[in-house]
Amino acid sequence: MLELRDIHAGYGLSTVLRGIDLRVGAGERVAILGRNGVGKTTLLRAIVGAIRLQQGELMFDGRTIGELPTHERARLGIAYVPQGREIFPSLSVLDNLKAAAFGTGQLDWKARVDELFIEFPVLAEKQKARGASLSGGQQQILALARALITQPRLLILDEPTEGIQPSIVDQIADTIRAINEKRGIAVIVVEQNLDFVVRLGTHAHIIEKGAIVADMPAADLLHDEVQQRKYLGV
Ligand SMILES: Nc1ncnc2c1ncn2[C@@H]1O[C@H](COP(=O)(O)OP(=O)(O)OP(=O)(O)O)[C@@H](O)[C@H]1O
Repeated sequence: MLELRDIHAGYGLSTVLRGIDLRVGAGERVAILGRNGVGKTTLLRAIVGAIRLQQGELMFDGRTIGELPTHERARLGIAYVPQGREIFPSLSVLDNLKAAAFGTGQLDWKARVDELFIEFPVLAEKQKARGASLSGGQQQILALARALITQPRLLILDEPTEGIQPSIVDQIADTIRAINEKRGIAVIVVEQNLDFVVRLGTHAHIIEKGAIVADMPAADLLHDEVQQRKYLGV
């Protein structure tokens, strides 16, 4: 479904990604791990089109998308929840969902919102509350629902556990896993929290010096302190 071949990207004249190769199949779940500053967020930005590729090929469903603007990639089915979630803090939960639906031209937004309210009852309860008044976990659920309203086929999440109470982290992992399993939406997640990644049940790809240097089931990494020190610096 998604294929990156020899991707180079960065900021201005600096190159952060130096030859990323990655394939994500339809309905697959993958995690991107690595030390701070190795380019995990930069990789997600390159996939969604927030930064330009310097070199390499990006394919989605067999089509080259590396030159397409972000909104066209979204229309093809790529949804992105950035680090910090970026919900609208002063808008209500309902208006946050509406804004996401209008942004991608979803005409049947009301039916979609009703479905999401059934799936995530906390959002129905809090539909009139301002985004800023939600807890970190509730904001993450809202961010997921905003992404789902566009009916994506690939969901890209940057550090979904950031700012979330440890007791809620498992719930967020289970929610993302259910989204993947029930809807068949492929998931790429960048995370620092290894327990979360293991709970999500993903394959882990490790980035170092702008390239993917290893991949393994995340559960294997959990019990391997040598690899954890080597790749994650923990
Ligand atoms: N907007 C930007 N302009 C210039 N350099 C940037 C910008 N954003 C990130 N960088 C640099 O690119 C490199 C990779 O950053 P990136 O945020 O992708 O790393 P990361 O692996 O996601 O790190 P973290 O785990 O800390 O979020 C870093 O050296 C960073 O300083």
